[in-house]
Amino acid sequence: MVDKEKVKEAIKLLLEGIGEETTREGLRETPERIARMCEEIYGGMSDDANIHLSKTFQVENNEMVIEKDITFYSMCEHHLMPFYGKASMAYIPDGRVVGLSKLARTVEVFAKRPQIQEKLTAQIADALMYHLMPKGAIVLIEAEHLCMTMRGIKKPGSKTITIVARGEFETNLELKNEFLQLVK
Ligand SMILES: Nc1nc2c(ncn2[C@@H]2O[C@H](COP(=O)(O)OP(=O)(O)OP(=O)(O)O)[C@@H](O)[C@H]2O)c(=O)[nH]1
Ligand SMILES: [Zn+2]
Repeated sequence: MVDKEKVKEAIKLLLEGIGEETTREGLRETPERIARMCEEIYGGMSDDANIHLSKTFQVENNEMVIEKDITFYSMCEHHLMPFYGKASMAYIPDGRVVGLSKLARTVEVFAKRPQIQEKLTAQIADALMYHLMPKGAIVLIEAEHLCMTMRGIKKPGSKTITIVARGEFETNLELKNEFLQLVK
């Protein structure tokens, strides 16, 4: 749960720190607004992949399931600036599958926290492995980091791609390539 009072205090200090007049009309409600916004953009902190991935259904065939281009927004833990893009994932069931929406919900659980892209990618893959116990899982994320584009090195349009493969996707290169081909 977000401690809204603490966030409000911090935002007020931040505004003072940059030399703003916190009592002016446009800023008066900003600490409260940002505290409310934090409940949304850091909502993953009080969510749990277990809630979404524990309801599984039995299946006859164990063909690869791919969910691609799941849009997400996250916050870079180094600068607290957004990074955002698309996550694609696949798993090879071992007798059980999960509702498709739950894959996107799992992305939200881990994206809505202070993050780095590598960890986000691995946490999703590991959650699939842990809860679905599939033969393999793979996650690919392509994202733009505002800390790379609007500040610092300032390289607009640059993209970061991270891939985490587990189980059969790690050992079977053909399978990994099939996934990469299908989500490209
Ligand atoms: N590996 C990784 N690095 C990230 C991610 N998001 C931001 N970073 C990097 O984190 C690094 C932090 O570097 P520092 O030198 O501590 O901070 P900085 O002086 O603000 O760095 P610059 O961005 O180079 O100006 C930067 O290189 C960022 O590009 C991420 O998701 N993964
Ligand atoms: Zn950053």
